[in-house]
Amino acid sequence: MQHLIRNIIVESPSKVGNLGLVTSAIGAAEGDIGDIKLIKSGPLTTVRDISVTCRDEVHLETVIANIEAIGNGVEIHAVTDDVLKAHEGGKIAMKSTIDVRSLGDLQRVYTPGVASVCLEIEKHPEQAKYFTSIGKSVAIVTDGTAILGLGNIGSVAGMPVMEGKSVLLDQFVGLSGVPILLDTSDPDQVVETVKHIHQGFGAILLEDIGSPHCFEIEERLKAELPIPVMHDDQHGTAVVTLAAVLNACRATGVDPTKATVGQIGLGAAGLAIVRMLLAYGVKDVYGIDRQPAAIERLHNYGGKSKESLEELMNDCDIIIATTGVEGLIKPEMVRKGQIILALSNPNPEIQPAEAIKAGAAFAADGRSVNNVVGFPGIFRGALDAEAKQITYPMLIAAAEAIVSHTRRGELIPTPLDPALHLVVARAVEEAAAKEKQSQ
Ligand SMILES: NC(=O)C1=CN([C@@H]2O[C@H](COP(=O)(O)OP(=O)(O)OC[C@H]3O[C@@H](n4cnc5c(N)ncnc54)[C@H](O)[C@@H]3O)[C@@H](O)[C@H]2O)C=CC1
Ligand SMILES: CC(=O)C(=O)O
Ligand SMILES: [Mg+2]
Repeated sequence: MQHLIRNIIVESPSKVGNLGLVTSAIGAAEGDIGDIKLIKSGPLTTVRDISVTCRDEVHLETVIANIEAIGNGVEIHAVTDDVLKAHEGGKIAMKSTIDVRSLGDLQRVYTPGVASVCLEIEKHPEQAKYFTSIGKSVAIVTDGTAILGLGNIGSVAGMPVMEGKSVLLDQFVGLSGVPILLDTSDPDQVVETVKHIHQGFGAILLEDIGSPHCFEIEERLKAELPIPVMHDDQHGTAVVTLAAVLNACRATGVDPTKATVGQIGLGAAGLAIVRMLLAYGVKDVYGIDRQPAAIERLHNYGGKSKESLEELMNDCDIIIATTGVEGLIKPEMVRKGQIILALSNPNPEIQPAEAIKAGAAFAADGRSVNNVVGFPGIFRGALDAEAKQITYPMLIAAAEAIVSHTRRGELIPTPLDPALHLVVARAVEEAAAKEKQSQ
């Protein structure tokens, strides 16, 4: 049964007969050729995208080896799949919102007309929010040190994640997310850089910045900038996790404030989840981490520690894991009736189906309990409220809005429901307005 479809991007000298050599090489290896698309036809070389169906990865390797064996300038540029194909050319672009079709348009949009708008903003800086896109733009800042659970792979390798966040901000709440790829992780340099560029943005979303330096960076930026700053891996994740915990407790008839929660991994996501649960009123929050400094931070925030993973798994009703370590939780560690949220991406600490089979009452992974359920609405609400900061009351309002929008039987709503982000945004805006009034 043939089922692995790949697109092989082949460059060959622009000479009649070369395509025949390539297709013969694929055919000789029993690859099944589908579409052939001409990508570039130059005087020297020609590039084609050839869709080939293979039996499996080993068969694909044979097809590739046969093409490579042709030599004479025939080269494979890339072998892509659906996911890679969706990323060709990137996922975002800066586009204009206004058409330029006449000289009048040109003079309004650009010079000389634009000068009067510049002078208006110079005289009244607050007008920038009406006459520019600044108030709808969010800088998505990463240093590439904790890209998903892939580790320190660098900012450029993390760009597809940042572009992904930008797509979600645009499509879910109409904000423009602009990736900013830093080549430093030094807190002084990160803070300095973000401070120098912040004027062009309404808010700053810190993404996939590893711990512990993420804590200092976020705290300093929050204190020093007049616009909302939020590290999504910390607080976006904590909001959505709190919502999932509240929903699971509601479904199982457990009082969340009386439940015993165990957090595995106390990095950016884990420590923020602990802080959020404590702020909500959960009394017994335990944690473990392989780094003593992370345990110390847990204690400083009022969390308690356990000696081992086994002890934590044995003693807690609700387990949350954000370690980035696939398969860390073994089925034999799962206690009957437990709620298990194994949130690491791209692969969880235990697959939900495996946890349920081992006796868990509820189980989910980072695909469903994901900060995408929260961050678009949180940023939209904060910007709509013209809030200077994203505070705990705003975050808890976001979590409660997610809970209110969850249908019976769901652990967390789907992020594909546009009404969800609207509900979160309104709750955050209202919480921000209440805070302003009480100041
Ligand atoms: N579902 C979601 O929305 C989100 C999921 N995540 C996932 O959580 C994971 C961690 O992300 P961050 O917190 O940003 O990274 P991080 O690097 O800040 O934290 C990871 C923590 O786990 C600890 N750890 C690693 N292996 C461990 C082990 N065997 N036992 C105990 N502790 C261990 C590390 O010492 C570190 O403190 C990633 O896989 C990421 O994809 C992060 C943010 C959002
Ligand atoms: C979802 C996300 O932000 C992460 O896994 O890092
Ligand atoms: Mg992240």
